[in-house]
Amino acid sequence: MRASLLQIAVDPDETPNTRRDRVSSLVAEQRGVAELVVLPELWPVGAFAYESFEAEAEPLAGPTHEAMAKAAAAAAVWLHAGSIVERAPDGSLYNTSLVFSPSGDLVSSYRKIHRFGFDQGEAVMMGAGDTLVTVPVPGLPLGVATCYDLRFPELFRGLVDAGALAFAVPAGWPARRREHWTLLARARAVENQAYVLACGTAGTHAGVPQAGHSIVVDPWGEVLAEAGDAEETLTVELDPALVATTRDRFPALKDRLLGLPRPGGA
Ligand SMILES: O=C(O)CCC(=O)C(=O)O
Repeated sequence: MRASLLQIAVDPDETPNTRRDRVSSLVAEQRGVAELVVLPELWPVGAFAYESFEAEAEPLAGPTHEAMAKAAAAAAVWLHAGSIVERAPDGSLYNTSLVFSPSGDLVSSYRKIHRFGFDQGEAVMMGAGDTLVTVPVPGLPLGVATCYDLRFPELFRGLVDAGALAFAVPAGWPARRREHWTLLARARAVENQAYVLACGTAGTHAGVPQAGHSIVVDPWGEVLAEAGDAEETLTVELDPALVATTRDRFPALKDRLLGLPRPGGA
C-alpha cells in the first residue's frame, strides 16, 4: 500500500477558503499515486490561530468536510483529512479529525483527547474527546491520534488493543520542539511495533514557526521518509505484513504485564 503525507504550509497570507481549494487540488493529484493520504492538524485555520477558532469553526458537515469528501472521491483514496475546529450542536468547540473512504463517505471522526495549551488555547477553548478511534482501512487498520496526543503512550496502546497496525497523527507541531516530534514518532512506532504516519504543517501562523519534518516510521523504528521545513509531499510504500512479522519475531507486546485485565479481577 502506498501512502502520501501532504505537509501543508499554513501561513496567514492565505485564507481558509483559498487553502481548502489548494489542498483539494493537491489531494486530487494523488489519484493513482497513493491509496492512503494524510493531511495535518487544523490546516484550514492554523493550530495556533486561537483568535480565529470561533470565526472559522464549522459543523462536522461543513466546508472542509464538503471539499475533502470531493477530493477523496476525485483521488479515489482513503483520506485522513487532518482536523477542523468543529462546532458541536451544543455550541462547544472540538479539534476533530475527519476520515473519508475512496468514495468520499465520512467513515470516522475523532475528537482530540489531549488538548494542548495547559491553561490557554485549545486546552480552554475546546472540549476533550473521550473515544479511541480506529479506521477500517483494508489491510491496514489505522489508529488515529492528533498532535499533543503523541505524548501519551497509553492512547496508542489502546489503539493497538483495538487492532491498529498503523497510526495516523496529524499535527501542527511547533519548530521549537521538533526533536520531540521525531523522537516521539519513532518511540510510538517501536513500542507498538506499528507504522507511524505523522503529518505536520510548514509555514508560520500566529507567530509560531511550524516544525515541518513530517515523518513515516516503520514497525522496527526505521525512518522511511522525513520531510524538510517547507511544504512537501512524502510518498512511501507500506507493507502491512511487516507489522505481523515484527510482532512475531520480537514478541514484546505479548510480555505486557500492566494495564491488561487480570485473571480474578482487580
Ligand atoms: O506537544 C507539543 O510539543 C506540541 C503539541 C501541539 O502543538 C498541539 O497539540 O497542537
